[in-house]
Amino acid sequence: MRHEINNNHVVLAGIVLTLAALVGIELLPQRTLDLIAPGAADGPYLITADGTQDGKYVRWIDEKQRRLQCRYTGTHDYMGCGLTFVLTGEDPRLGRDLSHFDTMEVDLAYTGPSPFIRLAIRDFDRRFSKVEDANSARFHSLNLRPRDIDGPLTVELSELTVPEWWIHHYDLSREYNRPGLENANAVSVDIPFVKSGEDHVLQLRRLTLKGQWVSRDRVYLGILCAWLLGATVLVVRGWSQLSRSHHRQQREIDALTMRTRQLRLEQEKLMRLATIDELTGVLNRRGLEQALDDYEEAAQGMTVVMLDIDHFKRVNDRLGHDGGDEVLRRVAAVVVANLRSSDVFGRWGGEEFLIACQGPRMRDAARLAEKLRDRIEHSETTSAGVRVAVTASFGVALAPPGGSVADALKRADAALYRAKAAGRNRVEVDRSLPSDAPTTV
Ligand SMILES: Nc1nc2c(ncn2[C@@H]2O[C@H](COP(=O)(O)OP(=O)(O)OP(=O)(O)O)[C@@H](O)[C@H]2O)c(=O)[nH]1
Repeated sequence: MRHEINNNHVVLAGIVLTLAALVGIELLPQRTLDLIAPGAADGPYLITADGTQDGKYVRWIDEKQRRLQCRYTGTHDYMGCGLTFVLTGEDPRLGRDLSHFDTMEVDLAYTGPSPFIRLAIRDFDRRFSKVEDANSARFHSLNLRPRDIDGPLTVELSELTVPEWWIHHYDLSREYNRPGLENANAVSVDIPFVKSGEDHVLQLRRLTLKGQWVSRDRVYLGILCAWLLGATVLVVRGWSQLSRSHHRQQREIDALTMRTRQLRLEQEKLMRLATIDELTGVLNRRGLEQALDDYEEAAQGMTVVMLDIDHFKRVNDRLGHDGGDEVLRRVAAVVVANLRSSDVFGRWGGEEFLIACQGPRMRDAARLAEKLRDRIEHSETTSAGVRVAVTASFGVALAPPGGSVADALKRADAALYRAKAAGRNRVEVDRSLPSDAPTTV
């Protein structure tokens, strides 16, 4: 069984995948970088101020617990003291990309007179940082007050800013002063100002960076792109299906149109055949009757001329049936050649023909009959090389406007009978109705 993939399936699959992606980014474990796991000294790290020279006194109270004591008895105003986690190996230029991290979890303990503890990240920027000057790596810092750190806290990395003193000190162009953690080489926690005679104790319990493996923005952008792509595919697919079905329908319509045309032609041919006399090619009796009906309906009046070949039996006897047929064709051709286009002409039956002329003009009809009689008599009719003398008799009658055609035919037939009786090869006109012309020719 063949399964069609329709648009509903695609949309449903898209919704399921979107939900899976949205749930997935929530369930995906976070990317973490533990600078020190609790209870472990995972360094490398260094104590910012070292030794006891010049009145500086910095020592581990408990190195394993990263508990540090700072005291200053020197002659300067102050000293800095703290812990720096080095993120590079030997080469300070090769830092670590922290731009994928969003937050830093910090767990600190501090006792002493400092109003704040400083959290900082240095980023080695090859455009201006120098190996010989550790401070030239871009400095980002955040000051935490002692009351902020009385428990574990989470710091957004975006809270760390490039301080004014660093910007002034290096006096770089503006774009270099923007925060950037693509190549961080050190993270530090320190007390920047340890004044003479003061005693500070700092313990760092936890320092962990956290971030998403894939940022939410990227996932949303990916989902949006996937939907746009899917929508484009569906539109293109729909368009091509529509176009295919349009072409198929067009072909079917063309085929139907062609078939209809053929059928119409065949129908016309059949209609023609049904009303045409096969032998002579003129209307047959059925065709004549239809034409007479039309004339009668128009109610404009008409004249009918009955034509019968004289002694046709003898023609048949002399020339044979085929010869007789030839004579019938010849007589029909002579009549056709002498009619107007508005006249109706056909074979009424056997050797008898009928002409119907529009309008109630008996004189014209009688003249026409006379002309035809003359033409038939003088026509060159040959059959198998033998010249045949052919004549015909005519009966003419009027069907007045609104009058009965059947009645006119009867009267024309009677006139024809009279023409036969009077010796044939002549025209007889029906005189029973008043007419516009003399009733004899
Ligand atoms: N060859 C041929 N003969 C036909 C056809 N239809 C009728 N006929 C013949 O036409 C002849 C008509 O003969 P009749 O009705 O006696 O009339 P006629 O011999 O023409 O004599 P009149 O009409 O009185 O002048 C018959 O012999 C029919 O067989 C046809 O289609 N072809």
